[in-house]
Amino acid sequence: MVHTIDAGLMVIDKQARIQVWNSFMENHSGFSAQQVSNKQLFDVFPDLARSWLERKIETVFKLRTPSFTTWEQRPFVFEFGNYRPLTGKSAHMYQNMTMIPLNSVSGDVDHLCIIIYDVSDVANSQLQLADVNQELKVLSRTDRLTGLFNRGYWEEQLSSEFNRFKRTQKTSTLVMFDIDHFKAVNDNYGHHVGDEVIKVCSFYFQQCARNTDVVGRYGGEEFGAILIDTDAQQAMFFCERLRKKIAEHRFELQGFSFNITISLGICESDPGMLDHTQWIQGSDKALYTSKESGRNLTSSIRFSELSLE
Ligand SMILES: Nc1nc2c(ncn2[C@@H]2O[C@H](COP(=O)(O)OP(=O)(O)OP(=O)(O)O)[C@@H](O)[C@H]2O)c(=O)[nH]1
Repeated sequence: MVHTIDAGLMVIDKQARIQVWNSFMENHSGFSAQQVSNKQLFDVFPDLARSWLERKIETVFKLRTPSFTTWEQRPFVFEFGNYRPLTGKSAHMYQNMTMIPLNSVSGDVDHLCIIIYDVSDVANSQLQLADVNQELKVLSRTDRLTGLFNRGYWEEQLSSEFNRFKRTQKTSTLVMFDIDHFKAVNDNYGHHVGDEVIKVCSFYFQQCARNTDVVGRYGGEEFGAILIDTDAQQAMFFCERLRKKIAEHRFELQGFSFNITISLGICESDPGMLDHTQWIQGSDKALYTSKESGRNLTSSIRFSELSLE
């Protein structure tokens, strides 16, 4: 039975010398039972995680209780190849391991049995599932046209940043921006060109922002950037750099050649704000001022000015 079970089975003594070595172990290690008999496990397999495994073995001998290790804790104990090409993209066999103390007739524990289970099928499907879940998570946060965060996720981030500000009082700034006369772009050049314009602008938004900033698509042609640990004055540099870059970009799309501009509104986080929606109101109001004042502009507003109105 020891030889026919579909698992690796070996018995070692207190010096980790191999006493039993079944067919599974022979097949996957390439060493016959005769070759390894009475040899020290770590001499036969110099690549084993020695200190980890020695600690485990010692504990089982000492406590006289079984121990179990899963592939999630350590993908494998023995570096065997994966012979299940249908389910596995990994080169090695994932393994669970059980160690069982063996009582001798005198009641002493002088040997232990190590069982290695090939769990590559389960591990690979769980890993694939985790990959798919991760992809879904990214997709659920991402705006399909631009690759920026979508409104739902972006607003969650804004809410978190607002709560962080309430705790730490470290100023961040919210910038809302909008493409000027975008309806005319669609009307004059078509929706496809409009989409391309949004994509190019989004590229610049992301390029001008820092890694820590959070840029999202708030609506059709309206965007938001949460500039972390940044005050309104510093945000003005970001906005003006972005505004100029876009104004200078010559769009050459589907035989049309044209320029576009954006308008921007800045509002710093403020202790008087009750929630993140008031922060959006502040930046939106500043954006409206830019539109009213002729577009292709950045305006900044303090929340205290807004609430006085
Ligand atoms: N091509 C394209 N157009 C969009 C998308 N989302 C929104 N729009 C269009 O964007 C236009 C927005 O128009 P308005 O809100 O009137 O604003 P505007 O023309 O940019 O004018 P101002 O903002 O006042 O400068 C509408 O025509 C929408 O159909 C999109 O994903 N792709």
